[in-house]
Amino acid sequence: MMIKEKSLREKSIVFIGFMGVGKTTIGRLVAQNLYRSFIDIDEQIEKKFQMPVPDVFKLLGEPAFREKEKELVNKYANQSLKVISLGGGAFMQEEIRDVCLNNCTVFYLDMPWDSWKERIHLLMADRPVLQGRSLEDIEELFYSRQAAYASHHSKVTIGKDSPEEIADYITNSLKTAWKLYE
Ligand SMILES: Nc1ncnc2c1ncn2[C@@H]1O[C@H](COP(=O)(O)OP(=O)(O)O)[C@@H](O)[C@H]1O
Ligand SMILES: O=C(O)C1=C[C@@H](OP(=O)(O)O)[C@@H](O)[C@H](O)C1
Ligand SMILES: [Mg+2]
Repeated sequence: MMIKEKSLREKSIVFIGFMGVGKTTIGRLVAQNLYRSFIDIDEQIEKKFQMPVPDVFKLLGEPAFREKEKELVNKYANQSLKVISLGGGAFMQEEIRDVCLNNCTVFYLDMPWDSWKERIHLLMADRPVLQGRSLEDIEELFYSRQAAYASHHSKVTIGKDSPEEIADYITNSLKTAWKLYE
């Protein structure tokens, strides 16, 4: 039996990048722009465990969170025509990187450390990975994850633009790529 390879236009789009760069906010807007369903993996984990992410970490532990994260990314990255936002730690798992890079268009939302640290106050309350860490520790974590994010298909550097402006830019660049390559 011949298995037809997915066209670029059919592939799901996956957003990766460090906590707080805007994967959830921008992913949702890109999905609206493209009339696609939006899947936020953290939201799916919360639904499965019936509790918010910080409680999953506290009550079930990070390994249980990571296992469910892997299971759900495997499920959705194998589907077409979705927009999927991962959590910032997901790409540290090789199996997640492989399934996304082999089946989807992976967009890296990149942000320089100096801009990112201005956003930290928005994140502390519901990002368990940041809690109890000094700014120096967080900076080390930020840089230690860059190697995993280096595996992607497309990158946008996040500056001062609004989520809507960034989402429109991404939507237009996707549409241009679809026209160019098909
Ligand atoms: N382009 C942006 N400009 C200003 N604030 C933003 C932007 N994108 C996201 N935010 C804010 O930053 C925080 C983290 O955004 P979120 O989408 O949850 O990021 P992630 O999913 O990458 O962790 C939220 O409070 C969101 O409103
Ligand atoms: O970077 C991480 O390890 C995490 C990032 C979070 O998602 P966002 O990147 O959407 O904040 C969430 O998955 C969890 O708190 C762990
Ligand atoms: Mg998110």
